[in-house]
Amino acid sequence: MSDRKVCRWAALSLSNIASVFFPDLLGREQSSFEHKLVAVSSTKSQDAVKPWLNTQSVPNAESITIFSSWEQMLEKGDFDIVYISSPHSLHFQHVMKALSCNRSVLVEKPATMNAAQYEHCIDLATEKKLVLMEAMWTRYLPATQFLTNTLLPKVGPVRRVFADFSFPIVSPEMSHDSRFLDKGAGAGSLLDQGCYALTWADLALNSQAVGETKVLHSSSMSVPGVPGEVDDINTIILGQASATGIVTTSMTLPGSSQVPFYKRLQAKKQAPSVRIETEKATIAIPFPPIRPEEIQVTWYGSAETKDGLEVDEVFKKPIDGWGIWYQADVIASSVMGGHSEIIGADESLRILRWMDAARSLAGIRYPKELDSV
Ligand SMILES: NC(=O)C1=CN([C@@H]2O[C@H](COP(=O)(O)OP(=O)(O)OC[C@H]3O[C@@H](n4cnc5c(N)ncnc54)[C@H](OP(=O)(O)O)[C@@H]3O)[C@@H](O)[C@H]2O)C=CC1
Ligand SMILES: O=C1OC[C@@H](O)[C@H](O)[C@H]1O
Repeated sequence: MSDRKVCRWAALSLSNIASVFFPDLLGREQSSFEHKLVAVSSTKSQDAVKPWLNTQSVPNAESITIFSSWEQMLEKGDFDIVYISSPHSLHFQHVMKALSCNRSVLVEKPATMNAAQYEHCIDLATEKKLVLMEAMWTRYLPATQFLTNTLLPKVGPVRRVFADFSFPIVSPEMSHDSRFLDKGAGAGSLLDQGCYALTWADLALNSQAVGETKVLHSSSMSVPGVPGEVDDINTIILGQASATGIVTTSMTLPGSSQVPFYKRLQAKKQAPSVRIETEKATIAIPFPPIRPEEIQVTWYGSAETKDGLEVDEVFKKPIDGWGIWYQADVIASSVMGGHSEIIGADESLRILRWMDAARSLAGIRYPKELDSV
């Protein structure tokens, strides 16, 4: 019997990612907590929710409280943290309601549609002494922690970073009602994939306190043949005093869109998704940049090399499970420890502000109500 503290979760929407998150989290032996799913809210019918719980092989599914209204679950449910994985066009509304019901929140990425909305969420969470965290889960993986804590302090100033997150999500058969193509659901490669590529650029460019990093350029090409100018191939140039970042995304390139969606994340790609070039080394992060399990380093001009020639090194950082659970331990530790904090606030706001600037320069627009605060 585990003597770990129990952390009770509520799921606001039984989304695709919730069907990844909870099986990855529940019953995780390596976790510092015993995570339990105790409440769910869904627009699905009650008859559809129970099979969902069973297919996710959720333990004690019969004891889970099923709410047909997310508002009621937030008002009446008995849980420690709510995981919000509705379409990102609804995150602001759902997070603000959760906070006003004194709930601590893990909200899927991107936290909101723009920085102003998240600033409102942060203000309310702070006022109510709650815990709020954006589920940018990649930051909490072993490889990312190794990069941040061990590698970057050793490699000298970062001079240039290339960060890409592209893979063919959109196929000719995809319905235009899909959240990937429906502007009313916040569709677009920048908000969906760009937050990951920009996170890697942030990890590299802001690992050393060198002043503000600005968006200097942003251009975008839309998904062909889809109404509403859904952004697809995006190119963003970031600049700071002595370093630059080139960030790219696409949800149609490269590769075949024939295989099922999530299988494409397992595709082997020659080129790394991220390349960080510093004065002493080049660090490469392989595809998919959402969950790398190794970091490749080419050392040059430092103690690690023999007579100055480049020397390659690979650091294996295996992930236990899919890996989306690591962040859950971070927020659980804060909530169950009785703290109140906005975990990763600075980083989340930096990325959201970059995406705001990139949208403005590239002319990526959404229906007004999605951006309202
Ligand atoms: N961290 C990661 O690796 C990933 C994160 N994501 C993020 O998670 C979020 C969801 O993505 P994904 O799982 O693909 O989305 P899905 O389209 O699979 O699920 C979205 C869910 O939101 C709920 N929903 C839709 N409309 C409403 C509404 N009007 N009111 C209340 N609930 C609603 C529905 O849940 P129900 O049917 O139960 O009502 C729906 O299933 C996005 O923000 C995305 O960026 C997505 C994929 C991976
Ligand atoms: O967050 C994500 O991770 C990868 C894909 O599942 C999806 O495009 C994106 O939402």
